[in-house]
Amino acid sequence: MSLNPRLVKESFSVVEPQADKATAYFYGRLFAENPHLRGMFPPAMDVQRDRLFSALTRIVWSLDSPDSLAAFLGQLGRDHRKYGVLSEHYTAVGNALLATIRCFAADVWTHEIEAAWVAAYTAAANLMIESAESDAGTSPAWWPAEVVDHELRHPDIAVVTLRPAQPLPYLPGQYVTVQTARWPRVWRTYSVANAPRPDNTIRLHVRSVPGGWVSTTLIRDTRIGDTLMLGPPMGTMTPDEQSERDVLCVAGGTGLAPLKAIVESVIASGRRPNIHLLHGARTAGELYDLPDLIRMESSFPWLRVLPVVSDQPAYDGMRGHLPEVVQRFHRWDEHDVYVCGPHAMVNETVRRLQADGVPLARIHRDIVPGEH
Ligand SMILES: NC(=O)C1=CN([C@@H]2O[C@H](COP(=O)(O)OP(=O)(O)OC[C@H]3O[C@@H](n4cnc5c(N)ncnc54)[C@H](O)[C@@H]3O)[C@@H](O)[C@H]2O)C=CC1
Repeated sequence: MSLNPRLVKESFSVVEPQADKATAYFYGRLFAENPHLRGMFPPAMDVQRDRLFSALTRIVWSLDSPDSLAAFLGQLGRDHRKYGVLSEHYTAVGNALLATIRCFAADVWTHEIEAAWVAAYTAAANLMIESAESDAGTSPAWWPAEVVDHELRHPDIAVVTLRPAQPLPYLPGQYVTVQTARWPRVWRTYSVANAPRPDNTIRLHVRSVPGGWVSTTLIRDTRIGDTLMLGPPMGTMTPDEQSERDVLCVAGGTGLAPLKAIVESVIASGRRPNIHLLHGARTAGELYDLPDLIRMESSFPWLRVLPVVSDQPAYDGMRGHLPEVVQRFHRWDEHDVYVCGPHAMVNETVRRLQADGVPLARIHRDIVPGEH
């Protein structure tokens, strides 16, 4: 069986515009043929559907970049251990996936396309299974973590500090998934907002999202002493330790979390680059971490923190939309850049920086799935 990325991509592009229907069909088929698997998924499947399709999209479009694909599938395989996924489940998922693609790409379907999908899925599943198996020898499938601090910094934003029962090995900029006792099997992603600490505690920045079960629970119904569950660390937006360049961090709202971890780690590395950290919020009250950032700034003279407010005309400081403010403030074509926040803000910031000559290879961003 040989891989044929072109055939997989061409047929997938026929399915992509029908993503909602295709994922609903996929899960319908999976659960009809394997009713015992339903219990492994959360009661409401909306976020799960989006996740499946975004992971599939990422896999299909990276078929030509074996290294980054293998890294992504390795993380995905390790992460699936927390759901109790076993290697035999991959056959059930593969059958339902193939039936789905065949149904939604029926107009272009051929034996060659079928063979290309079978080969691609088999290779991807094998990578995930191997990574899960080798991880099982060294790491837990998930980490129980005690809430050791809970600060409501704004009616909709909390900073939660956790102490995992065992050290959680992560890199600055990575994210973890979180499950609360109140919502079994519902996992949501949050970036770790600090560089690794000697006491192993980690901080999360949580904003309540309308209808967001986990974020609302973490903000309103979580107390010191509660236990949460954490999945393994994931994500590729980590600092480039070899780089000698100055650093620009552009943070929108709680997208500050991973960038604060990155800034802390650059400071801890002993390097002395100039760091600009722009933190954008809609109102001054949502600059929820300003006192901490100002403390960091006063202890590291090479750091400059710039709060920016977009939706409060009376704000007595820098006002405007982050992408425009970033662009007019300075030229950044010699910097390493890290950007995190709402998708539209990130896309627009990256677009403007590129237009100003910052090479894409120096702009670091991550696609963090789910609500916050
Ligand atoms: N909590 C966490 O650990 C993490 C959160 N994120 C993401 O960060 C985002 C944070 O959202 P909020 O705090 O609600 O941010 P928000 O909606 O309050 O906006 C924050 C800033 O982004 C700007 N902005 C928003 N939409 C924009 C657009 N379309 N064009 C230009 N600028 C725009 C605003 O003007 C403001 O300066 C979420 O999308 C979340 O998924 C990402 C990684 C980690």
